[in-house]
Amino acid sequence: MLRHLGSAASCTGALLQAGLRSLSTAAPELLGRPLPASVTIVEVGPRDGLQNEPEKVPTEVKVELIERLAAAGLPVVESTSFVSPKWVPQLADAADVLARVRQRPGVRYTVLTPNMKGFENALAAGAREVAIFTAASEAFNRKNLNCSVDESLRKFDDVAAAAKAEGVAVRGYVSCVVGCPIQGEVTPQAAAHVAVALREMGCYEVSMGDTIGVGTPASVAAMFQACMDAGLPAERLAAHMHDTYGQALANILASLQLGIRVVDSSVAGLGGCPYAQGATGNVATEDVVYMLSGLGIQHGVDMDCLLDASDFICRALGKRNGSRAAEALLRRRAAAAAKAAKAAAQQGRATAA
Ligand SMILES: CC(C)(COP(=O)([O-])OP(=O)([O-])OC[C@H]1O[C@@H](n2cnc3c(N)ncnc32)[C@H](O)[C@@H]1OP(=O)([O-])[O-])[C@@H](O)C(=O)NCCC(=O)NCCSC(=O)C[C@@](C)(O)CC(=O)[O-]
Repeated sequence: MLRHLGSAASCTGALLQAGLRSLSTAAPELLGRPLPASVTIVEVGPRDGLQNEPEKVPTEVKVELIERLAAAGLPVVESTSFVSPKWVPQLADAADVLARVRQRPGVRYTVLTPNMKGFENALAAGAREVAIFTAASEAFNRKNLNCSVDESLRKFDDVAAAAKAEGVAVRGYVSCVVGCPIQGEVTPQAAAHVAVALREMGCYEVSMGDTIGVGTPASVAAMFQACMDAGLPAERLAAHMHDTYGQALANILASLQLGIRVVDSSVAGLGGCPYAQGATGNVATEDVVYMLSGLGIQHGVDMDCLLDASDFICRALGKRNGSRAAEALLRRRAAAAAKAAKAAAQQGRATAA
């Protein structure tokens, strides 16, 4: 049962940085190996997360979630998809969502567009950045986009050209970069081939998706290495890891060690893929923020505000938080609040006596 919590986005104050090392000014490294000084987190929860919810989430909940995530300092919030409502009914309110979000300066509100119809609808709704998506697996692409990988690339060529003419930025996604729910293993070269095609058609960045979360640091590193060997520099790549087998943070760490500086994640670990049965959500944004902070990598996200957003959406959906870091920090927050309330009550009694 969905419950809409109508309160306005607000952050509760002091950062809950328990257990976190403060960000140092020294260049981040791990055991002598350099890590990026800063990482951009692309928040995909409102799209990748909510597209997979069994119940339709009210538009006002989506809008509030997006606003809370932007308020937490996330620089990119993938907000919705202009896909066919027959295929993904959960995001049929895409235009409404985009129209109602109060956009913050400096935040990019991206949307998915599967074809020209989606692009035109997104443009009419005011989108300034779109994402196109295909796969390293033929079988998956047919399920997801109802066409072959080559056909999808041809369709996206038109979208990329139209976006360029309109001055709209285009991000690319490759799904199933290390494994496919239908055809099994995917070679690093197959993933790299599609990534290069997306880059060549004008995507400023290509996000490599382990859609079903089967990757390990070894297979994910091999896949990114193949992309770089094929001529795609680390600055043009992003890691999009699902956590089905609990490998997502390890896979992200391996990606960072290869120089990847953009990480996709989903608040509270929401999500999955409607065309990949059994796949769990993306790595949780809170878990990524916790890890980056501990590594001394700048990310610009206020954990306390992020926890507010995380708690908000879990309560609204009536579901358990999928982030281990959020669960731990929210427990600490509740314990601190209870302690403060007890102390205030004791003081009140002492004053009255
Ligand atoms: C691409 C299609 C449309 C082909 O689907 P199709 O059935 O082949 O399309 P069609 O062109 O034959 O059109 C069928 C109907 O849909 C309409 N239609 C057609 N396009 C649109 C549109 N853009 N917006 C609104 N309506 C649209 C079209 O007008 C028509 O309506 P009708 O005449 O029957 O009334 C369909 O397969 C589709 O929408 N797929 C989207 C699937 C999807 O969203 N998957 C999840 C996102 S990908 C993902 O999650 C992975 C990622 C990115 O996160 C990375 C990772 O983890 O791997």
